[in-house]
Amino acid sequence: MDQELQSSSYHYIFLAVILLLPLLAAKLRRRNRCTNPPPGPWRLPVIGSLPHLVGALPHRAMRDLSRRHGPLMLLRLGELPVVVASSPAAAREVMRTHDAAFASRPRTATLRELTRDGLGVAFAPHGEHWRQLRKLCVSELLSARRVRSLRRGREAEAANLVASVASLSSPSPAPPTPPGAARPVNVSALLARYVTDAIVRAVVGDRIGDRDAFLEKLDEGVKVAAGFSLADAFPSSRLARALSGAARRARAHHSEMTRLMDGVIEEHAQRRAAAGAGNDEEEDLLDVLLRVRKDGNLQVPLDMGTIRAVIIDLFGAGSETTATTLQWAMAELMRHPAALRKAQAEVRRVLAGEHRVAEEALLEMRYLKLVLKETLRLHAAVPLLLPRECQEETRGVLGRFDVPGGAMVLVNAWAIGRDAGIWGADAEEFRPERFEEGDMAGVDFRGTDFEFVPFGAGRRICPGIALGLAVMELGLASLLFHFDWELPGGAAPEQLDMDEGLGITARRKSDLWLQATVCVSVPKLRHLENPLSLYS
Ligand code: HEM
Repeated sequence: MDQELQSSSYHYIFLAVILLLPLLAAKLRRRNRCTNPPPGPWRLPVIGSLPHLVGALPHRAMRDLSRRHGPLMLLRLGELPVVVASSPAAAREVMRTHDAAFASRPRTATLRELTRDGLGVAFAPHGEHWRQLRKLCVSELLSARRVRSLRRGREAEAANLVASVASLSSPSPAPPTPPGAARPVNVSALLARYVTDAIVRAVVGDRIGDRDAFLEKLDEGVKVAAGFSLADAFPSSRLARALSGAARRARAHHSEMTRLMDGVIEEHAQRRAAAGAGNDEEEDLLDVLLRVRKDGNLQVPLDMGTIRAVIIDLFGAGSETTATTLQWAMAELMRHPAALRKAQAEVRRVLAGEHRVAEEALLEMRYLKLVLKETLRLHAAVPLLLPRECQEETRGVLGRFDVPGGAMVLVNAWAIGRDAGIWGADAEEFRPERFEEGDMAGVDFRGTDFEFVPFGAGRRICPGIALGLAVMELGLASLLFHFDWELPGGAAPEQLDMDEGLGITARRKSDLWLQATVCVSVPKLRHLENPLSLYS
């Protein structure tokens, strides 16, 4: 009997092992996952790779690390694995070969607070909500046709920009500027205001009442969204959540932004009611969103929380990036007088006999476009692109590496744009002509050439390229057409400070001050607001 029992027990154990074998094997496979993670620098317990990033701008520190550890590198920021792609081949893996696996965005504690009652496009996880809103952006809100239809507002803002420069730089009778000399103007501040006004006008059709408060909040929002907090690095730790003020700040920011946005939407409704129904050509982006909401033909609910979030995305993603690029373009031209003269000669030749820059003329400004292209190469405004998230473990990246599920994935567009192995020995030089000669002629930023990805690529590529370029080309052409430019106090070009400041965008560390002399007269505007308020 005992023997019988024993033999039947063995029988059952044997059966159980046979049945459980596939499960055990799967578990072992899971445990052995990421047998070949990308290489990376040494790490400390708890804080991981953070010491390698202290004291330098993240895109520069990551470029230096990738030179030692390779084009696909694994870092650990606290608990969070972070994979960084730093070569065209690695960028292609992330944004083309495995684009679907890496198409989501991380939902950090801070971002969850910022998007509490509505997700827009930029931070939405890969899924139906994002797909529908993205389609709306590409086909309706930011399409080439829509961007063209918003031309008049942009031209009005460009006219305001040149009128502000003329008014602020008119010779001062008082010291410290010598009598009769043009006063230096803060070109950074003027361009930032021009770009935000042009984007705000595209989105809501006009300036907004509480504009300065709104712009301040928007700037704060970009900083809060970009910040990497203690709670984001240690998502499983209650202590980190308690100690980190980021989520609290994000919550406060969210309530204030909601209040301001409701004011903007209300103002817009009143303007529309006063003007009567507009035609399609005059629709701004908020009109389009409200029309689509009314028609109800989007497959995800377009409630007011979502509309607010989309508008905030358009302001947030569009303003700082475009302004930063324009500021660098002006700075690079001041450092390279031959390129400045060439761009200026082209603009004045194309516009000979005109008194202002109309957008049609931009089509003929070939060199101006190269100047902006070269600026985007050297100064990718979002140097690490927007972070992506690896949705599930992905094997065989770059042929051999496993990227762990849940990892944050960054593409160092800034490092790729300056790589001497790709761009040649003069990779760090500003030379717009490189795009019309040799191997790099025709390399473009629209997501097919992985040597040059300032707007990203793949499913998440920036949908605002056409609007961004329109605003930049018009702004730059207007400054070059109306004014001659010099560095204040006769400083030499190589004295111009080109340092970058800290932030999600690679903005200039210090404001760009220049002296402008009117060359082609500037039309007087009846409604020019007090330009001095810029400096207050
Ligand atoms: C020089 C100007 C600009 C630059 C350099 C730029 C750059 C970028 C980059 C690098 C990304 C992330 C791409 C990725 O993850 O692969 C992005 C996303 C985005 N950009 Fe832009 N951008 C610019 C202008 C604009 C403008 C004018 C708008 C609209 C007003 C805009 C709207 C967006 C949106 C909505 C996203 C999120 C797309 C998504 O997640 O699906 N951008 N941009």
